[in-house]
Amino acid sequence: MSHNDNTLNFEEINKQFIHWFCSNGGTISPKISFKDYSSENAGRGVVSVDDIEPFEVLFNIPHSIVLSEKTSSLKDLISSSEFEMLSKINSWFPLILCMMYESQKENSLWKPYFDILPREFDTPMFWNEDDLSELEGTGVIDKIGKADAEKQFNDHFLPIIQSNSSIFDSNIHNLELFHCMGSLVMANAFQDKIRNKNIEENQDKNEEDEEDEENEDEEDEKEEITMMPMADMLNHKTGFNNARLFRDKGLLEMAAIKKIKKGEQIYNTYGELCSADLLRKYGFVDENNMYDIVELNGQFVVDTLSIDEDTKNKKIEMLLEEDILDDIFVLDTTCEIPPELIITAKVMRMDKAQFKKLQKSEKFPEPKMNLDIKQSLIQLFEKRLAMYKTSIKVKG
Ligand SMILES: C[S@@+](CC[C@H](N)C(=O)[O-])C[C@H]1O[C@@H](n2cnc3c(N)ncnc32)[C@H](O)[C@@H]1O
Repeated sequence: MSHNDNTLNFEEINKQFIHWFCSNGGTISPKISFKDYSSENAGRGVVSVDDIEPFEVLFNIPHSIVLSEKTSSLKDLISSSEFEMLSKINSWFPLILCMMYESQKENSLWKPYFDILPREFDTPMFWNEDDLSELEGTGVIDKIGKADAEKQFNDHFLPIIQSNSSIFDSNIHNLELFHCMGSLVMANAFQDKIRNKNIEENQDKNEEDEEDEENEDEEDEKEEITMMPMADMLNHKTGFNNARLFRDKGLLEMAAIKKIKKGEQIYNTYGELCSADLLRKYGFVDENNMYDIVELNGQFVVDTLSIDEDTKNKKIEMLLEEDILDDIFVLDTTCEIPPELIITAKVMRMDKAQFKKLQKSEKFPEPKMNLDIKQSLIQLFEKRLAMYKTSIKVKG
């Protein structure tokens, strides 16, 4: 990613941003600082300049500088029906329109914030055909949605831009700016990720409790999509999350969730994301990602495993009815074969007589491996592997 720093250098942009942040009521711990991680292709990040204890506050964000459709001055300039229409199509669209407006407004409250945000991105949305072909087999290409984004801009944003010519200029508020602000929202926006720090601090809980509390918090919070200056300066590294955004007595605060030694990078978490989602939304992948997955298309699975054309469709019908066969089977890093995949393999590899028996009894086979299923699944995985254009070995 590259930043909008043709006139100002890294340090100067940081200084102006911090000045803006603090003069608007934000506070920043003297134990943290910005650091240029561009040599690691990670842009700007936050580093500890002193040892930090768990739950120490790293910074507070005043609500007044959180950018959303509620705080942007655009809400007073265009009709609420235009916002509502955008919101119905996609809940992220009103914020994207606000950002298109605020980023180009001469005296916007958020000017120093936009100055520190990147303007170029490494996400596949901006890759050329040659580079995209490297993603063959990953399933990412189908999810980029560049053509769809362009259609959404032309169908829904352009009419608002053109009918509000005193606010927007279609030469400036154009498709390129839409892609840029859309990418920023995708990579930087916060969506209902805030939790109550007191709950976390006061108990020694197991994973199950944690999930329950998350659900309770989600019920309390109204889902809102916002840009949080400073909170989005933190990078992510799967398995290394050491800070988190909390709402504490009405304050938004980023706090350490474990001990952070001087010199360590401070990481927020963007979620438990597989490589495909990290790449699509953020433009990077982590080498060791415990949340990585491989998707096996359901149609590909049944086509590969089927041994009898006459009964194939009936088998598929039965498997779908029982929710055993799905659009996608997911293999994760536990390396456990999903039971549904084993049952699907067993059914697809039944001969006519065996399938007749199944139809009569309606009793599906147990998801237990046998030699035949093992061999056919190995063949299936080899075929799936062959769909990738490159391998880790080839790339060295
Ligand atoms: C919320 S922003 C974090 C701040 C960002 N580094 C910056 O310079 O503004 C998210 C973006 O940071 C970059 N990023 C975050 N973690 C990264 C990592 N581990 N490796 C490479 N890039 C990373 C990606 O470009 C991602 O889209």
